[in-house]
Amino acid sequence: MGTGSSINLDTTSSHGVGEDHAGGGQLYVSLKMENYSPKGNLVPHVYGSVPLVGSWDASKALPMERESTSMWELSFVVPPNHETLDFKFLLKSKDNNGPCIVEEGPTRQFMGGALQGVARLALFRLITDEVLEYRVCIKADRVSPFDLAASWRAYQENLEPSTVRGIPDVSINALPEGDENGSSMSLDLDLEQYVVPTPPTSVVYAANLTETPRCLQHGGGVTKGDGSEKGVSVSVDRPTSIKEREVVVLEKESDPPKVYHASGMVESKSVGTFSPLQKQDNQKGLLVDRGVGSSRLVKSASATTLPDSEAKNSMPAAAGAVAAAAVADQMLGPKEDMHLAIVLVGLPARGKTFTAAKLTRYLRWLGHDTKHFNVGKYRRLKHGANLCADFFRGDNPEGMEARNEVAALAMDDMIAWMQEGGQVGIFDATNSTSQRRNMLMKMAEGKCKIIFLETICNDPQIIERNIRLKIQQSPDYAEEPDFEAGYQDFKRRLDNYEKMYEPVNEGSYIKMIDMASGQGGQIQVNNLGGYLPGRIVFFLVNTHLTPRPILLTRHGESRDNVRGRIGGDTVLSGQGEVYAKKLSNFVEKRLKNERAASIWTSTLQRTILTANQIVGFPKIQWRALDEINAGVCDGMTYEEIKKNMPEEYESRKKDKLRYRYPRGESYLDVIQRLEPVIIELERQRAPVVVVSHQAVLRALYAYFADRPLKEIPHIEMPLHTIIEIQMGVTGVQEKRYKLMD
Ligand SMILES: Nc1ncnc2c1ncn2[C@@H]1O[C@H](COP(=O)(O)OP(=O)(O)O)[C@@H](O)[C@H]1O
Ligand SMILES: O=P(O)(O)OC[C@H]1O[C@@](CO)(OP(=O)(O)O)[C@@H](O)[C@@H]1O
Repeated sequence: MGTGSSINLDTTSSHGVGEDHAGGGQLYVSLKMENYSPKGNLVPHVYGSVPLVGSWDASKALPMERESTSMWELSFVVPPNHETLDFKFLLKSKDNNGPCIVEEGPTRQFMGGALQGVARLALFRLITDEVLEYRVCIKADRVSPFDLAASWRAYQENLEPSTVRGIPDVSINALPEGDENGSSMSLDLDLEQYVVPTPPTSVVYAANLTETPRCLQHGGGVTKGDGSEKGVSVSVDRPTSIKEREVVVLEKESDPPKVYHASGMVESKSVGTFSPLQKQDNQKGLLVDRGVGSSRLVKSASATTLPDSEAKNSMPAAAGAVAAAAVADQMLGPKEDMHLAIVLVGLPARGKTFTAAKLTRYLRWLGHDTKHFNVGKYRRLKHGANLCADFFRGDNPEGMEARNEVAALAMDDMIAWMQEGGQVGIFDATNSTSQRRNMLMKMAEGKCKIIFLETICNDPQIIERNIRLKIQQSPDYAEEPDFEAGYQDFKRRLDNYEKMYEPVNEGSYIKMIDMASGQGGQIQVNNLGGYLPGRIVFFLVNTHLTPRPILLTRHGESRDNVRGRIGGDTVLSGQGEVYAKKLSNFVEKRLKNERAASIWTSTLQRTILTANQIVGFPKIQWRALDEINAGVCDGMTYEEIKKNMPEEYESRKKDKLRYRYPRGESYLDVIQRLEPVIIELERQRAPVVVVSHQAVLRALYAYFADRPLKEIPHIEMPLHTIIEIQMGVTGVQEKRYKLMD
């Protein structure tokens, strides 16, 4: 990856207006209206010829939602049995009170997925004869779930077509005949009655979860403790649609960046571009992945250098790609590249701590020993949390010295931790001048490889929102009762930083530009190589802040669950079938306002049958979501394994994370194959319901809940319960619903 290569990410499945979309499957329609500011309670709506958009009944028209201040949006899926879709825009109140103004001109029409005609303006004639005119943008996207599936196949063989029962990989249940409006009308489910407490988790400002400064722990000038938290309340926007993104690759350090545009989403295919296997001439070296929590590769059982006892019970320390990269890199890479420092750069309130925390969570989950060092935490410990904006002035020599000092202390700690075996250190501070970055590079010389990760945001609205979040969340303002005073102080601090700011132009770097805008964004990559930087770039390209829920549930109880047999591919028990019905009602109610959600199952019957009754959303089968493969133990009870294979039973009990069933999988293997699922869950902007299995859901849940690897095999994952993960601008929150005992 990186040097010398160019990327064109124009792999989107989106098609512009007027293209031919003939060819089966459902149609994703995205409609936008620009510059509409509400007139009284009139909101733009869409109605048309299919039941989904009201069957020409204006009272059942679908309301458009405000996507940004001036843009209104509506997207929905037209089932495959509707070859023609006629529709119009109209203005009316959501509760059908008052006037209903249908747009002028002929009916708009999609035929076989292609838009007929090119009317880009919607004209509304008011009773007063005044004409309102708005630009509209209409896009249709044929069968994006197939593209989704195909893109994953391209780089990971986990998603294979299910040949077993003749069920296609992607399917959608139409609404039942004679019930074209869906049954939600008659559904009087109160979802709140099913809510059960979540395991103790709370929203904690990410910086508080970072490493506790070692060098300041024992009386090193500490003036004040850290860890204060404030409640967070934010408004949750509607998911926005996917916009433009660019990826830029610099050929040589001195070259100007090349920008490659991608209309629509950045597809997963882009991972191929960042091939970890290419070693370019001017690449500075490879990074070492030593696998899970181990300071070296654990040798195989046959290795003679291991003591007998160790050899006998040795289990792989890492699995799949992580292990392969570890071996290759350890043999090829220079010593200092065995440790990687990701050094954040950016003005305050640009998402540095947020990004650092998210990256830490991802890398740890993948099995890389990773720590997040937050210089702000060091500053607060050494100088207290109540420093005013003047402390951050560029012409305040004491302030400058104090800030450099705490940065150096944090860097010292990070390097010391790496020398004890730590692999990836994430160094979180503004690091906004080249002088500061030079200091860090000098300290890192011969000890670790530095990659700068700069977050740039040019959207004043996002900056404003971030500043407000900062005042609510940051321990710096925990003792400031007056929000306005805190706000003004933070703005002055920001001004001080802006005067001194020098964008990164040196060394290896990744620049994230406007990635939080919802309008796509740009990632620039310079002088980067190796397995881990490749993974990091790919992860960052796919993450975003669009709020949406992810619902995780095990399948309904299976016949094998009743018999206590593991694995297998049996159908549901009676109780399991009841759950399938309840789940479908739940999803119908919970996602009734969502038009682009999707349902993911494994390729095993028990999950497919559990999702079977959910109507109106595309269903995607992932082999990666299949249950842990119990190999020779598949179909046995735990008692039978204990009796007939006591050594296997004991080995698993000793180290359930690393234990691999003979001819089957370990939890580590499961985590490796789930990586594309995690990336896809990060990339999706619409809600997703994942119906899967105990071991797989433990691994997925651990990622979102930031649970350590060693706990994964022991996480409680009850049947007949839905875990709702809410992704949003403040991170991840959780809610649980227990539909039955
Ligand atoms: N790439 C990004 N650009 C802009 N804002 C972001 C980005 N990533 C996250 N955010 C938002 O920025 C808010 C403040 O982020 P924070 O990490 O505390 O800022 P910083 O560490 O830069 O001062 C987060 O709550 C999040 O909503
Ligand atoms: O790792 P442990 O705790 O054995 O849990 C995984 C097991 O859970 C089971 C049920 O016992 O999963 P599921 O029924 O959810 O598909 C087994 O099939 C699977 O082997």
